[in-house]
Amino acid sequence: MEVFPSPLESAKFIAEHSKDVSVDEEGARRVAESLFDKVSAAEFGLAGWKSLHELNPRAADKEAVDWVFLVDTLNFSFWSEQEECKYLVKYKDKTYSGYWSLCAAVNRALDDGIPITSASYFATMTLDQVRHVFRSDTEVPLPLIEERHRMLNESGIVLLEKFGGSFLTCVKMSEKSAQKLLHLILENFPSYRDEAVFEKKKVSFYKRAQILVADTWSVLEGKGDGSFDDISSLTIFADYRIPQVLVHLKAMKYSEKLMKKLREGTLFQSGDKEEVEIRGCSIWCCALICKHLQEVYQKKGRGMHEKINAVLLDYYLWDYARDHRAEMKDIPFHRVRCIYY
Ligand SMILES: Nc1nc2c(c(CN[C@H]3C=C[C@H](O)[C@@H]3O)cn2[C@@H]2O[C@H](COP(=O)(O)O)[C@@H](O)[C@H]2O)c(=O)[nH]1
Repeated sequence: MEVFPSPLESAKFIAEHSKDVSVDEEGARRVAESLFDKVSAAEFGLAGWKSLHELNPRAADKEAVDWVFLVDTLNFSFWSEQEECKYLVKYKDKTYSGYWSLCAAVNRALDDGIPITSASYFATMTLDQVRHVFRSDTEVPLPLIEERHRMLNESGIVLLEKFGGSFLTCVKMSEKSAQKLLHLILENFPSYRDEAVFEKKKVSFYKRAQILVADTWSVLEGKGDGSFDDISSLTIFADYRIPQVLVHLKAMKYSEKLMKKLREGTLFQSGDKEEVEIRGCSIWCCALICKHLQEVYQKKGRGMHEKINAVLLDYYLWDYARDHRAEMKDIPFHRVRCIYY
């Protein structure tokens, strides 16, 4: 059986050896204290996944779980070289960018009668069909469309051969354990193995695998097959937005050398030392914010264990980054063109 390193242990190791990225413990504590009043609000809770986001499924059934699987299989690399010309999708009179443009294209296909979330369909999709489903409403196409085609065919075949054609079968096999589901995903779907080597040690982030578990928990509303009792064991999802917001909130810092490279729009490769430090320190920084939040609630005598975990913190910070684009414009995000985030 293959050994999958723990993203949290990887993050601790990376943060301890990082040269160009540092976690500011005091800054993390300040962020936790600033979130204290928000934790009990709707946008911090599990219900926010549906109530705040009109493109997410309303249902909690097999089709909704298969929607999550398809979207998270393609949930990567939406950034464009020039901010002003990027992939956009118009859906129901609204124009969506970034991650939401992917969701809009999926919902547009479903409305057009294309069974895009069915494994029997995407297992044998042609490249032209993928290009059609994910067509852009600008001149800029969805990045990495060939990789997306390959991954759709590959994961569709696995779902058909091993899980009766639905990711819900995989969820049921996890017996309400987030960690078991995470490992089933890593064992069966190679494109989710988001790993690197850092200081000669194999480290992991598993961004899409962990967000797939989290979004499954969310779409099933934490009930039934989705009532994972160990959901708090997940880390945040190391994408290219969370680091940006952590630096903006002064919980994490970049060296002058790295900041200069980021400002110049340097294209990093997946696994580069700076990229691994940015992602690992982001995970470790959020683990500290979670810890501090728990402590603040303990002190106030209010047990909020079920309300505070890395998943809900991540969703909140990611939505915050989306809603505060203007204030964050001076903090560059790191550019990597890859299938992992
Ligand atoms: N850490 C983290 N990364 C996330 C998400 C999501 C979508 N989840 C939402 C859906 C329902 C929930 O309520 C969440 O709000 C996408 N991404 C990543 O962001 C990047 C795209 O950014 P932009 O170009 O600005 O759209 C890209 O790497 C993508 O993989 C998240 O939640 N956490």
